[in-house]
Amino acid sequence: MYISRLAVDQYRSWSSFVLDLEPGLNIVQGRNGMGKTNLVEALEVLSTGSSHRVSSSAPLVQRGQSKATIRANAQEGGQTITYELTVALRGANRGRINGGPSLYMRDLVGRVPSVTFWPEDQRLVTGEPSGRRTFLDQMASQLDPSYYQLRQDVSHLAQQRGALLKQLSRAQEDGRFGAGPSQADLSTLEVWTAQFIAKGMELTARRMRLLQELQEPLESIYRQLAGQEQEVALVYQPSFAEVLESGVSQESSQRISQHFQRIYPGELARGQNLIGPQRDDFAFTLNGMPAKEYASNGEEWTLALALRLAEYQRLSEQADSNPILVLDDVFAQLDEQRRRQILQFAQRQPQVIMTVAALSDIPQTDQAHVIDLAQLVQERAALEASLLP
Ligand SMILES: Nc1ncnc2c1ncn2[C@@H]1O[C@H](COP(=O)(O)OP(=O)(O)OP(=O)(O)O)[C@@H](O)[C@H]1O
Repeated sequence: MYISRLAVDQYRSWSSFVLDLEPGLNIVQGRNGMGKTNLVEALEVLSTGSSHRVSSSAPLVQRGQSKATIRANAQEGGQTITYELTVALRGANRGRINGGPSLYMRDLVGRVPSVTFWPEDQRLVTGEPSGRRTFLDQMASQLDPSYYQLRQDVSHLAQQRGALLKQLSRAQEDGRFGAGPSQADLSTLEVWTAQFIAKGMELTARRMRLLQELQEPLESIYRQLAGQEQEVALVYQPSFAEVLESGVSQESSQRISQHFQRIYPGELARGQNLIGPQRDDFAFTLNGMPAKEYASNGEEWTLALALRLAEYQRLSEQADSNPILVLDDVFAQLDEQRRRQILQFAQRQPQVIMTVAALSDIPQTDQAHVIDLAQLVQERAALEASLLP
């Protein structure tokens, strides 16, 4: 599969824009702030249902507008399939395939598989856990859309449970409880806790499995990139640590439930969830040492790049159609040898979209479809002006 056209309306800085693409290597060139990342981020949102840059949909919609639209024409087996996603400022995002009936995001996720290496990916090694959770969630959703729904369910339960804890906490502060919280509130909390444990354990187990599957490709790609024997490992750090020992089982469920009982006074005092998959994390180790604390700047880069390429390899093996590889403005940060290595790799893939501020960052562009964004914007504006009555 390859994307022949990516079109956006009212998406971030773009009122309306159409980008025609070819199989093989596409290079989108434009000055800083032109909107290159916005375009490839639109593809990320269509593929995974989320953006690595923001946790809500609002920033994706152009300022002053109420919705954004992302459309991709995919060429598959001689046919064109149009995937469309409407991102709403408020409310649920909706999709369509070939202009058909309205679909939930879970029905669209993974249909146009893609993997992007972003300039900020170095933070996957050193940054906040939320970035690593987004990485796992986006990849798992593309591999299996039922994961996307599970992730939504867990977040919904965490929100509901958190809101009830906050309410109970406020009531306690105000002295409204008298003899304690009402039986009805406690029963509701119990029901949500039980559901949260069941779905949360499943989510934890699926993330752990995914991380295990990435281990081998990550190690082998890291060795190729670093050019030396190094031991790289990924270590999952679940909040429901019980799943590490007993898997998804009755025993884990009981032990997590007991854990919740122990921390209940703390949850009540703070009015929030203290444990759950929304606090999971994973870490990289390099030769047995935590990379977050010990890796050099270059090693962090290589680890992040190797992780993305491992994700790409894993998706290529399992997805129904080959994923599109996106390299967003990463060349400026790579040394000459790595630029050549990545370019050679990119030239062998079914479809790659690379964004760059300066063409001079790319060692060789003769085999690529080069798109000059500024020129394209100018041509389109001139065409529109000529069509005006
Ligand atoms: N919701 C939004 N509405 C309008 N404009 C937005 C919105 N979100 C982001 N922008 C604008 O998009 C522009 C940045 O676009 P983008 O990050 O795609 O640039 P870029 O070409 O990748 O730049 P660089 O080479 O510097 O990374 C900024 O000018 C920003 O103000």
